Formats: sequence, C-alpha cells, structure tokens
Amino acid sequence: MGKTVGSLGQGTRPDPVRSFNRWKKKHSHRQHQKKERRKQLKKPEWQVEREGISRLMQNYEKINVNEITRFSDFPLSKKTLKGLQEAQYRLVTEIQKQTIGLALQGKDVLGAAKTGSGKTLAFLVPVLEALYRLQWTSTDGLGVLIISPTRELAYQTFEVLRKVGKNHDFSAGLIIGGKDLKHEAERINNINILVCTPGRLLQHMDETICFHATNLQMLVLDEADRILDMGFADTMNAIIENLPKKRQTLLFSATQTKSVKDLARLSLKDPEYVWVHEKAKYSTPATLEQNYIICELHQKISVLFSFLRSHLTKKSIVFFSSCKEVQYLYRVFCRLRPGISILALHGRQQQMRRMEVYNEFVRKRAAVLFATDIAARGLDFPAVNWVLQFDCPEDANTYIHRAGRTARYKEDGEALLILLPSEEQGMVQQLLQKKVPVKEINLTIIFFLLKRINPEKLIDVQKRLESFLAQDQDLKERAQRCFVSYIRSVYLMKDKEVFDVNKLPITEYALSLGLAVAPRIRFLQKMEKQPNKELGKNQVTEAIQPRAPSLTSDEVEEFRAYFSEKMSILHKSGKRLEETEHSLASGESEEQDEETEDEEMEDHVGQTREPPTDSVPRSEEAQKVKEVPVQFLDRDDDEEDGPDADFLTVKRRDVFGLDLKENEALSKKEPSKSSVKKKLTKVAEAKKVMKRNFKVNKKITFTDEGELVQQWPQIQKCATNDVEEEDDTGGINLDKAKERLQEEDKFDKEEYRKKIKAKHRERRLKEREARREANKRQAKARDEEEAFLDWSDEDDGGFDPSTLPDPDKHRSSEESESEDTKHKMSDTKKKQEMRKRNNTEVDDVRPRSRHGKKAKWETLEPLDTGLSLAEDEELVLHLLKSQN
Ligand SMILES: Nc1ncnc2c1ncn2[C@@H]1O[C@H](COP(=O)(O)OP(=O)(O)OP(=O)(O)O)[C@@H](O)[C@H]1O
Repeated sequence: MGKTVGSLGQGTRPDPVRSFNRWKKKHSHRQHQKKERRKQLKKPEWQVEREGISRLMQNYEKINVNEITRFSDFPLSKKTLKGLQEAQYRLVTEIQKQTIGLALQGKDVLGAAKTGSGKTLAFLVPVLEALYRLQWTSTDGLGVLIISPTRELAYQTFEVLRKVGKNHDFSAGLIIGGKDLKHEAERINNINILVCTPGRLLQHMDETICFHATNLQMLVLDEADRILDMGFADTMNAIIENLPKKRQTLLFSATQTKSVKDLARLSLKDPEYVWVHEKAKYSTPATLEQNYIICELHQKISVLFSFLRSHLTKKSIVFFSSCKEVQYLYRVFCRLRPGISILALHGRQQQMRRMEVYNEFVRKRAAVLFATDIAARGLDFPAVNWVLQFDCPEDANTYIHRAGRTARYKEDGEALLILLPSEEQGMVQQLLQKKVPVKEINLTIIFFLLKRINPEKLIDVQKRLESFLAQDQDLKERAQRCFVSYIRSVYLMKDKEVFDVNKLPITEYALSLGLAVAPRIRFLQKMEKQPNKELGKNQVTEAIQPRAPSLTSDEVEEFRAYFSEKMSILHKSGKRLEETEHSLASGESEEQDEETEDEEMEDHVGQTREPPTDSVPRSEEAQKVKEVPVQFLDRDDDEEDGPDADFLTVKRRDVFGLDLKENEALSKKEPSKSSVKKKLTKVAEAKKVMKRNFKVNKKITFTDEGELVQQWPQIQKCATNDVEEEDDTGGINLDKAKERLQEEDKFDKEEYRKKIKAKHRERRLKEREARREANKRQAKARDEEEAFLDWSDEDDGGFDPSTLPDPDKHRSSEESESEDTKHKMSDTKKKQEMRKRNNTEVDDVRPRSRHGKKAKWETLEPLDTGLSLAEDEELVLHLLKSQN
C-alpha cells in the first residue's frame, strides 16, 4: 500500500518540497531584481541636493517682499534656516525683508537703514546661500569677501557668521591684523568666506604668494561709505584690482554713499538701491532720545565726571576725538574713582587688549567705555543705555553712527552731545539737515538743578587733576599730549564752520586738564605766521565769552520736567547706588596696584566723597598762565596714533584749502598710511639730523688766564690751514695729497718733539724744586741738631750767644737782598747762597774752640768744595759722623 500510494503520488501529485524550493528560488530572484531596480532608481545625494537647489532658485523669482515676515518665507536652504532658528532669529527686519530677496536673485545691492536695524544678517544670509547654491567646497578657495572698517566690527561679523552658518560645511576666516602674518598665510588658502579689514587683506594680496581671489563670487562692504571714503581709497583700489570683475557686490551702511565715482570703482551692474528709512521722519532710531548741551571747553571734564557719578548703574560709551585724550582721561578718571568700572578702547592698544576690552564691555551690565571712533561704527554692544559724545563728531554721519551704539533693535537709549559754543550753530544745522532730532538742554539749568537737588552731582575735578599731575611726571606728559592732540584734532577738522581752533580758550583748557601752564603748540604758531589766515594773531589764545543763557519760560519748564523725572529716578535708586559703590570700593586697593602696573587695566573704582567746589575755574588765573615749550612735541603725534588714527585724519585732507580734485591727485600720489608704512632707516635718520643742522656737544673750559680751550670735540691742528679748493673735475689729486700728507707728517713730528721737550723741561724743574725742598729740610734739621749739640755743651761752660751771627744784621741783609732779588734771583744765585750757608754750617761744625768761635764765624770764607749740593751735603754728614 504503501508502494501504491507511493507510485500514485509520484505519478499524479508533484513533490511539495521540490516545488517549495522552486518557488523560493523564483521569489528570491524576483526580490533581488526588485532591489536592483530600486537601487538603480535611487539618486545620489548631491543630485537630490542639486535638485533642491534648483527648486529654491526657481522660487527666487517668486519672492514677494510684501508677503515675507519670517526668514522661512524666503526660499532658503535648510541649513541656513536651522542656523537662524538656533540663534533665535525668526522674524525679519525691514532691511532684511527688502534686501535678502534681491541679493538671492544675484543683484548688486546698496542697502541703507538706521543703526541697529539688522543689516548684518541682511548680507550674511545671501552670503551663505550664494556658496550653498554653488555647492562650494574648501578646494574651491575664496568665494566671499566681507570687508569691515575696523577689527572689532570684523570680529563681531565673523562671530555672527559662525553662529548662523554653523550647519554649513564652508570654512570661514577672520583676517584683521595684529596677529602673525605667517600663521594667517598658511591657512588663508583654505578659507571660503573671509571677513577682514582692508589693510590686512591687501597685505596678504601683496605678500602671501599662493593667495588669490580669482574664484570670488561675492564682495560685501560693511559700513560701505566709510570703506569707500578717502581714508581707504588707495587700499580699496588696490584690492579691487585683484578681484574678478564678474562677481556680486553688496554694500551696507546706515549712512550710504551716493558718490557715483565710488560706485563706479566697484563696477556695479544695475545696482538696487534699498534705502529703507529714506522716507522716515528721522534718520535715527525712534527709540533713541537725543539731546545736546553747550559747554565751555574747560568745563567738559567736570561735566563728564558729574555725569558718570549720576549714572553709576548704567552702561555708557563716551566718545573722544583722539587716542591720547582717551589714554589720559582714562587714567585720571580711574584715579578720581567715580564708582563705576571704566574701560578704554582706542587704536593704540595691542590687539589682544582691544579684544579683551571689547568682550569685557559686552559682558558688563554697568560700565563706562572711553573710546575713539574705532567704536563708532557697527559695534553691537548689548544694552548700552547712554552714548555721550564728549568731543564734537567730525560730521553728522559720525554723529549718527556714534549715537547708534545705543537704542539698537527695539531697545531704548539716550544720546548726549557736548558742544562748544563755537560748534553749536554749524553742527546742529548739519544734524537737522540729516533728520536727526536733537534737542538742547541748557548746561546752566543742568548745573542749577543738579546743585539744588544734590550738590555733589556737580563736581569740579580740576584741583584734583592738578595734584595728580604734580605727583606724577608721566601723567603730566600724558596731559600735555592730550592737550596738543585735542587742539590738533580741531585744527585738522575739515568743516571749518564747526571747528575753529582760534575760538578755543586754550589756556583755560590746559588748566582744566590739571596743567599749570599751557604747552606751546607749534602748528598754531606756524599758522599764526601765515599771512593768509582770515583770523588775526590775537585771537588764537582769546577765550570765548560764555554763552548767555537765553531761555524762554516754556523751555525752562520743559527742562525742569525732564530733570525732575531724571532726578526722581536717581533719588529712588539712590540707596541702591550707595550699596553698589561700597561693594565696588572693597576691591579698591588691589585695583589701584594693578592700575599703576598696567595703564589699560580696568579699574573698579571706589567711591570718594567730594566737597562741593566751584565749577568755574578762575579766569584771572588763566590769564596769568604763560605758554611753555614741551620737549615731546617734537614727535609726530599722528604717527603715534597708529593705523587707527586714519579714522580722524583721512577725511580732512582738504584742511589746507585744497579742493576735491586736488585731494584726489594727492591721494593718488601719496601712498596711504595703512598700505605703505615707511620704515625709517638709519641713513634717513642721519639725514634728518643733518637737515636740522644738529651740532654735537662742545665742551669749552677756561684756563687760569681766562683763555678759551675747546676740550670736546678736539680740534686738530694742521700744517695747511687753508681748506682744499673744490676741484670741479672730481676725484683725488694723488700727488697733491701725498705732498700734503708729508707736510702734515713733518708738522706732526715737530709738534710731537715740542711736546716731549716741554715735558722734559717740566720734569727737570720739578726735580730741581724737590731738591731745593730737601735741602731746606736738611738745613733746618741740622740747625736743630746744632742747637741740641750746643745745649749739650752747656755743662762745660754754658752757651755763648755771641757765637751766633748778628740776627739783625743777618736779617736786614737777607731782607734787602731778598727784596731786590725777589723775582729775579736765578737758580745759580740761589744755589750759591745755599752753598754759602752750607759752608758756614760746615764751618760751624768743624772742631772749634769755644773762645774763637765768633772770630772764626766772621773771618771764615765760604769753602768752595767744587762739589754739587748733594755731594756737599753728604760730605757734611760724613764729617759730622766722624766727629761724633
Ligand atoms: N531678525 C532679527 N531678529 C532679532 N534680532 C535681530 C534680527 N536682526 C538683527 N537682530 C539684532 O539686532 C541687533 C542689531 O543688528 P546689526 O548689528 O545687524 O545692526 P546694523 O543695522 O548692522 O547696525 P549698525 O548700523 O550699527 O551697524 C543685533 O543685536 C542683532 O542680533
């Protein structure tokens, strides 16, 4: 049965195992085929990405500015959107809304918008998208160049780029100078997005062999008007020459350039002008409250100190016109201890220190930053409450940028401008033309209110500065430099309607800095001598009359309301201020030590109570002050100001009355400071000295006879006194030279012989003198000895004075003789006389009888032994000894 079943099964039904295996085989084959087909169907990543990019690009055309409120409304890459979201940027600002679309479409854009309105992202987003679109990699080299006018701004932009672009694979670099060029050169080739300052970029273009920008896709100029102005003109021209013409260019600033020439240099193609706030009522942020005060130059420091004392919990920036002002006032304000941290930022600092100060001020909640205009543009310090412009800005644009450091992106802020009476009219007019709403607050009223409410709020610091300077020579020199530097900055300003150096109360200003006397200012003296100056000599030191406060009652009420509001806030926070001051004072001594060691060290200054003092310096005292020359003024102050001093000097080339064309010609001729800095060689230095007709020190002494003797430099005598005539044919006449040398040689030998002879004579005379002295001494000794011997004989019969020569006789003869021969007596005569005396002595010591002594004395002739004096002496001694 079993078999039947088996045979039946084999014949009628298929084997299930075999059929399963067959099915399995077929199925797996089909699966494999499917897989293969799927594999073939799947696109590579790059391809998918490329497709995504093309889709995005198609959407560029569809961008409708009116529909955009968020970044995600733009056709942006996922990587950029993610970066923006992570940095908490979601909603777009007006400038971002208006420009990002245009830039994505590949157009050249000139973007202008108020300060703090978000221009940085307006160009950074298109930068990232441009390289993303092209699938840029590190091997493609430099794709985007972002140029900023200052190192700090470049650093800040770089930080924002890193934050927003962190999901992209591009490499970004910061090239700002102050670091090792070699180190930068090694890495610069792998950088895709380069953020830099113009000077350093040009240096790399010139010196780094393998650095090139041939692949550049996009050029961005942040603070474009500044970069394109005359200060950077040469550098920028040189940079642009190295860039490919086919590229996209984006220019951004709060105050945009309109110069067609500037833009032509950049070879823009149909640029889009986007001036977001062109039709706005004001050109500054609506949240910015702006005021100005009129203040005499010599009162400014006291006003600043009073201001700081009443804003101890605020974050403020104070702008000055020169580095030296910042350096000096930073030092003295640290010593004055206003009760708040003070920091200083200027172009003469080391790069590291600049960065430290920048970061420190970003972190601080309450502090004061004393700065030059290197901090005026673009810097985005968070939560700055006050911007105080201690010195008048050079123009309205600079004012806008300085004031724009506060009231950024929806925040509030206050700006206070200090103007001199002479600056008011011109500057206020300019500001109003630029749609800057500034209101005047009268200083007299400020003082009045401050005094009435809290007398300590107005403090005259002049006396304290004077005492600091009296103790510290270095500080005094800094004060002098500060003084000259400020006057120079006013002198160099282009706008003579605002800046008139002749109207400055120079002596009072010097006193207010703590100086006892005003340093002499050479350029002012030179200016005085120039006949074509419109103002007379006497006006230079003439002080301006204080402005009479002319206020309407409405204005008074307005200011009263303004200050009562301010003061009520101050009063409320008064207790808290005291606490803060005390806590700051605890760290006082440590900070003080640090301060002396490092001038730039931040000072947590403590509180000191000020007795109320007069705010107005006595003008009589000022009148008495004389001008004194200062040694260091010989130095070139501009050079010391370093590269960042460009900020002040560049715009003012036509100070000397040159028109724009001449300026341009000048700028072409002269290489800019930033691009070429000549190294002063030793030869150049020597030439400089020779030009000044510099003479080495002479040492002149007088002999006893009153003759002049020049000891240094030694004058060489020569045989031929006549100077050799210049030979037109040039070269040296050898025969003549030989002759002259021989003559000189003879002369020298003769001179030498004379010298030797004189020396010998001198020596002989000395010896003779010494011998004479010795004889005298011996004679004296013998007299004494004789006397002694005579005394010893006394026992025998006593001393017979008659044996001595008659003293009167002897003396009178001697006197008469000596009177006659006082000056004429020759050596031989003296010698003879000596011999006589010796002979008498010899005679005296000869064996003698006591009775015949006198007779012998009188009758004895001087014995001529025929020997020399010394031999005679020896003989006498010998005889004496033998007698004994
Ligand atoms: N879309 C945004 N959303 C939120 N914050 C933003 C946005 N855009 C910019 N900001 C912030 O606004 C501040 C000012 O931005 P930014 O520095 O770009 O201004 P700016 O217009 O370049 O100013 P300036 O003219 O002074 O250079 C910054 O703190 C920035 O983080």
